[in-house]
Amino acid sequence: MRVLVFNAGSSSLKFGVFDLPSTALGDAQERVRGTLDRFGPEGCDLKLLGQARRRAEPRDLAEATALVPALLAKAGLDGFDAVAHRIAHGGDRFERATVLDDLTLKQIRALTPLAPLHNPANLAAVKMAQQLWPDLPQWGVFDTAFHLTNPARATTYAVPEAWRKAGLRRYGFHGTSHKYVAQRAADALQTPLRDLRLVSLHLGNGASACAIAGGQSVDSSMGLTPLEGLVMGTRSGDVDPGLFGFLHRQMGLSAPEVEDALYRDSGLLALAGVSDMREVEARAATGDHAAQLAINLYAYRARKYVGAYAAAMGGLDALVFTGGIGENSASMRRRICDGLEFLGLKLDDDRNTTVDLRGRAAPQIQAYGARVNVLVTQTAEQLMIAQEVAEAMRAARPMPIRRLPVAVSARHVHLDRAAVDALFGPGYELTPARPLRQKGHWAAAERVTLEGPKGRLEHVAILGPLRPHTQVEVSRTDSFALGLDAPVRQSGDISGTPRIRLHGTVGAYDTTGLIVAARHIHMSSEDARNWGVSNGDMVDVCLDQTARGLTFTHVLVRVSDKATTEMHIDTDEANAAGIVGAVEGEIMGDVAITRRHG
Ligand SMILES: Nc1ncnc2c1ncn2[C@@H]1O[C@H](COP(=O)(O)OP(=O)(O)O)[C@@H](O)[C@H]1O
Ligand SMILES: CC(=O)OP(=O)(O)O
Ligand SMILES: [Mg+2]
Repeated sequence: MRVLVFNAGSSSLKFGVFDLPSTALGDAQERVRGTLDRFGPEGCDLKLLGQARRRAEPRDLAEATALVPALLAKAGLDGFDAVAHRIAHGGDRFERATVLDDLTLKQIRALTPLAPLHNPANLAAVKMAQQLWPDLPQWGVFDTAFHLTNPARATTYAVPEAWRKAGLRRYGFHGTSHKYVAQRAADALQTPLRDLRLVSLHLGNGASACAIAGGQSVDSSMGLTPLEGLVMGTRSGDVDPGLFGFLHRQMGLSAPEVEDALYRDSGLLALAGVSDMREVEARAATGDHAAQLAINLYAYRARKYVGAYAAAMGGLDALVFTGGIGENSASMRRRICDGLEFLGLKLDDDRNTTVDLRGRAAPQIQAYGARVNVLVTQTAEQLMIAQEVAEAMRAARPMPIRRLPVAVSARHVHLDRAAVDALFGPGYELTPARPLRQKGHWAAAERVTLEGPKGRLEHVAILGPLRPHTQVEVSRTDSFALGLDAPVRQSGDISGTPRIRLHGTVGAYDTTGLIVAARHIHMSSEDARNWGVSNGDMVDVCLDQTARGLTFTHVLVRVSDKATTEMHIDTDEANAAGIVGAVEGEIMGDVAITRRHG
């Protein structure tokens, strides 16, 4: 499934093309990543992944959006299945990826006054895409969706009931980004999200802090609109609402005039004369006091939110930096973290200044032994948007029925050359007696005896062809009979396995390689494709046709072009399930979910 993604921000247009597995969440392949920013009368910067930044003609977001089709054509990218759009404000109506039809677009348009820098740009991209690709579904993914889990105490303003009834409440934005970096941090820390209290700082042109406890957003610094909270490029962030009356009385400004200035003429631009943090930092470095104050204020506000959210969550396990400033400005990260030592948060200067984010890395930059982890990671809004849309498109389709034969592997051995020589005589060739279902595999006419400290098992099958290493596969019950502690392993994983003695017609052979084979599925590439399963997945298989019906979890899938689809279990497992004769099993549920928990 190929998804084209538009992410129109307040100062940039980002776009991406992703190829996603069509039947389950797998690894998305990013075909192109483009950013157009730093718009001005002379054009903008254009950055395509893998290419140097260069100048381009678009002077604003609308012109940038119009240039995207030509950039895609030049990259040879077409054949999209859907176009996905970041929509900043979705109110409380849009909880997940949603098809943008006349009705939903009308609802989004109605929210435009609450995100005047964003929703119009988002909608312009939708309109252009509708004209260019009239037959493709257009999807929206909403910044606000992730924060819909915020509790009432975080979303409610203490204002008259009539206002609240009219829809005045806190929403929060950048949700797609906060959700992504939280997951990314959990992965990097190898800790389940449910066990983490995180603060995510998305510091781009727009900036917000998000408190994430147990994987859910519990508070966000942005409110009814993307004006509240942190200092931003051209937005004020928190102000005293008393300023409306003050400015009206003192300067005769109307509410819309004040609001417009808070969106467009405030923030870094108001304090330092420029809205782009790179330029603010450059000015500050030359001794410009206004720029220095801007940086100080920016860091101070962010630091206060980190402290507030640590208090809101009753503690903090990790702080995550993302967005253009969070990803790139080591000095801003330093300033924000300075003074948070009382929380157990301390940066390592060397780590902080040598952050390398290539390949979607999420380096940790806290000092050794610090209680709070600090991470930096690139946000991946486009990737998240593509994945959410692909998931929604998949959910809209019926799930394929995934039934497969279940074969019971009785105890057997795979021999190497040295074993055959020792057991049956030098140069001896085994006699293929019976073909197995997997192409090229057979059971030999010859048999061996297994001997352990406690007992022997006779007439044990030999499966060909020869292997580079001898491997002896028994059930757990067999291993008790032998008096050996055979570990449960996938075939081929025989390091450190116990020694066992084999007897053949001419001699004995001592070897390591005794295992209880972990249950697994051999799967043809075609079935894997149709079923949305990938090599290495762990799935659940339900055996519902047997008297003792059983669901096996942790079943490893091994995909190969040569494989015939078939699940292999051992005799203990077969007995537990009450298998008599040929049976089938069914791969259960959403493989993607099984995989995440696998
Ligand atoms: N190397 C850098 N040092 C400091 N700030 C940077 C650097 N690179 C980008 N930024 C800042 O990141 C901000 C843009 O962030 P980005 O996330 O791309 O914006 P948007 O909110 O439009 O998505 C700008 O303020 C820019 O100056
Ligand atoms: C909501 C918001 O502020 O978005 P951006 O950072 O893209 O401007
Ligand atoms: Mg952004």
